[in-house]
Amino acid sequence: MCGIIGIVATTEVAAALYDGLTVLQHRGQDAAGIATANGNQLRVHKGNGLVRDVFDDKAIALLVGRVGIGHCRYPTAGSEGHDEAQPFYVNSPYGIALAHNGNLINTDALRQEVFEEDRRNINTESDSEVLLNVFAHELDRERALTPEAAFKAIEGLHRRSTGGYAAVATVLGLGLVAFRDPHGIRPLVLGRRVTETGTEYAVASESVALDILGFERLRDVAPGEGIVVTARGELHHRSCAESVMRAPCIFEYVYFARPDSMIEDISVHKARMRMGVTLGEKILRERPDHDIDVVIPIPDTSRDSALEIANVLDVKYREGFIKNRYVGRTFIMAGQGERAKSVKRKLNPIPLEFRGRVVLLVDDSIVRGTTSKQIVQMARDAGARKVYLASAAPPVRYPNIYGIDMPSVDELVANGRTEKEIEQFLGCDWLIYQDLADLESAVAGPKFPGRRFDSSCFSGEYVTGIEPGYFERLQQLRSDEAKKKRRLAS
Ligand SMILES: O=P(O)(O)OC[C@H]1O[C@H](OP(=O)(O)OP(=O)(O)O)[C@H](O)[C@@H]1O
Ligand SMILES: NC(=O)CC[C@H](N)C(=O)O
Ligand SMILES: [Mg+2]
Repeated sequence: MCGIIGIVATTEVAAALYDGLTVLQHRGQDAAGIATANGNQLRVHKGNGLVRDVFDDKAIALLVGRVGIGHCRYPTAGSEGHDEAQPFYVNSPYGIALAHNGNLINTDALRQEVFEEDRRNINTESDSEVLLNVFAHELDRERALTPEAAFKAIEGLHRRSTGGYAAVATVLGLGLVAFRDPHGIRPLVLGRRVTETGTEYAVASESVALDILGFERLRDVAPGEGIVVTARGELHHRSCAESVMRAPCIFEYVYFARPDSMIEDISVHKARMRMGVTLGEKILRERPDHDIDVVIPIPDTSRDSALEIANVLDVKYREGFIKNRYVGRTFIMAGQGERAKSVKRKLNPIPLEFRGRVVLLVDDSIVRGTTSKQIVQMARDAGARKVYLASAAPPVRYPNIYGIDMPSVDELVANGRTEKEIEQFLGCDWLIYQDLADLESAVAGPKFPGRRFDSSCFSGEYVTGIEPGYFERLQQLRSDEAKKKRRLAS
């Protein structure tokens, strides 16, 4: 997953983009970048690392302009290298920089089409560079540089692109452009700030970025919608897709997003609390006479659900693991070796919360099993009498192809295993998963009963459809093994 942000302000935007990226950091830790537009000049600064490592005061001072975009990256295509950090830039037409969250699934065909028919060069393996060139080509077909021309270009882009994509772009001479795929798989929210010098607009992956910058959250960008904010601060928007079918990614609510964000008018925090309630009720149904002494979350993301499970079970909730706040999220690290090493560096038990007790550990999800296998052992070493494990999401059995880097079924701990076999593999005394129907209704909540989500990594049903052979190609390109080989070769 990546974080994106775009702002049109009445004063310089670089510092605000930087601040916005720091609260989107949990969406991507590999690279960061900002592009600003100043008259007929685009300035771009990007590189590998965390937002705070990529920029210093001098870099921010050089990013002149009142229109700009920012990105923090968690790669799902190409390499982790500097060349594929975003925003990407093309000088024609006009000069465009673009930042993308998501993953295209027709990248190979599009890449060929862009080269052979649009006669444009793609210099990297990134799907986002392809997306930018499709947009640029479509914009080039229009006669004038107007908001309507940008909407027509987005229409053309939607016709040609398949997958998950939310994107922000600066177009020199026009302003800020933003759009979201026709299924609304990846999130994007629109905000407004009224200042003494005029009205300003921002779009961002998560509303938390708007909050900290003092923008009021107006609404989500609709699936298939295009947004243009001109450099003078006029907002234009219209639907740019022939047909739309709202199916936001459920994994945003499970793991990715910050709990203090609102996505599609649903509070992530509340969704996670409701996940805890439904899972707690399932535990009670399956073991009405359970012997659980204490519920312990595996920090950070599972905390909201774990607290509600404890409430439903009417047992104590304890913070039994202390998290090293200087270690990032392990799931979005690039290689399995690094992920596995980081769990121990990241989480350390407080033995007195475990000694002699039957503990229920709670995680938001179990994907590769990297975290839970080690944590179960840590709980035992800390003296737990029995270790149970509950997952607020169902077993992840299928690849995610819309912007979360879990492309290879072989790496998923639930692949080819029954729940009993997973329990044995993780070494716990009891393993319990949320049911998918419960997860979906917990996220939809009372406001949107029956809402549809992209739950493909749990169900194997992909809202965009899949070309034959796609998964095999993906596995070859993006398995941990393939990535390791690429890193060694570069
Ligand atoms: O089964 P796995 O492959 O280990 O993946 C799942 C784990 O990874 C994530 O934690 P992460 O450390 O990334 O972030 P968090 O601090 O937000 O929980 C997630 O919250 C689970 O704990
Ligand atoms: N996680 C994402 O949103 C990734 C964006 C894009 N596919 C990349 O790899 O850079
Ligand atoms: Mg976690």
